[in-house]
Amino acid sequence: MNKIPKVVIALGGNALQEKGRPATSEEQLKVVAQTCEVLADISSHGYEMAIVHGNGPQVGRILLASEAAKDVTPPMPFDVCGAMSQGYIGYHIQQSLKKALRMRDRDLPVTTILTQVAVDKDDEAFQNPRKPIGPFYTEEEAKAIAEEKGYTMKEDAGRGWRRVVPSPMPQKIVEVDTLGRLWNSTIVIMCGGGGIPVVEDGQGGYEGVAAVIDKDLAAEKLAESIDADVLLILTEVEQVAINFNKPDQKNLDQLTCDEARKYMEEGHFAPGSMLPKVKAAVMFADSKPGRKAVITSLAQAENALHGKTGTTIVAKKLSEV
Ligand SMILES: Nc1ncnc2c1ncn2[C@@H]1O[C@H](COP(=O)(O)OP(=O)(O)O)[C@@H](O)[C@H]1O
Ligand SMILES: NC(=O)OP(=O)(O)O
Repeated sequence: MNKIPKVVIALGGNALQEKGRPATSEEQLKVVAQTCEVLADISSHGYEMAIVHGNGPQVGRILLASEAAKDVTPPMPFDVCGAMSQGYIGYHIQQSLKKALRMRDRDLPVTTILTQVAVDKDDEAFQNPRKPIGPFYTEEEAKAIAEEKGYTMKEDAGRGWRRVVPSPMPQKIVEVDTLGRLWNSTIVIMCGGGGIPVVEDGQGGYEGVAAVIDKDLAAEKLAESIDADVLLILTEVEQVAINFNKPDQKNLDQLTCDEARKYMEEGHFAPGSMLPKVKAAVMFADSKPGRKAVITSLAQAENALHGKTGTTIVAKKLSEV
């Protein structure tokens, strides 16, 4: 009997919200419903899957709301805001995916696992905040916010200014065993927003820290931990490119890990956007023979899984194996 391929899918920002402005809950649900049509198709075509999603705009919004209400109710700590973002995004995906599956006569259970991801408390990221969250601002607005609130604000890949927070590397997914038990029977949404960042408390438990883990790197850690076959990273662009947005832009169909590392060193992938995706793809493709990572757009997800488009990252080209 053929083995059912296991795929971990990382959903980019455009799978949850339309570009440009913070979405209301109703607007997010509409976009998520369209995304879930794609996910249900992938499931119908015989893949077992786990879903990871981002939370940059959502966690930023929860933090802003919590701070704005500080005279009425005490602000929520950062890790709790991350947990809240996992909760409401997971809820939207659960509701929409279940419906999309039923429309295809598939009555699979769909569930969200609130996930803690352990990080190293000495990770250099705590001294060097780099992860953009929340809304976009003009340079002038950003400087005023930095002055008033003491936030670190940075330009985000040519798209505007945003608050940046520490983004440590994911080391261990605390709830991974639960996925191991559910994998064959249930579509699981986990590691949302990269997971709730926690550190060991020295007494056999964990405590939350103020950070946002990159969801593509958390998806990679998850894919390795549960021995997935494919890491599918869905974003806005159909393919990864070198010389991106320049007259000599070249889209890439296939990329070996060595080629990807060379292009990373040459600076082809923007930090905070494409760079973590390519990093995650290389880590996964390099972790065990036969594993591959695919980066493509939501609309082309199925075609890319079948090798018809997207950028596939492999340890070695077929001709070199
Ligand atoms: N070399 C590159 N090739 C393709 N896209 C790139 C490249 N460098 C930067 N990008 C940009 O990165 C974006 C993906 O990052 P981002 O929007 O932050 O991710 P997410 O989909 O996870 O929210 C693409 O839509 C594209 O605009
Ligand atoms: N946590 C995270 O990586 O979120 P975004 O994908 O929204 O940036």
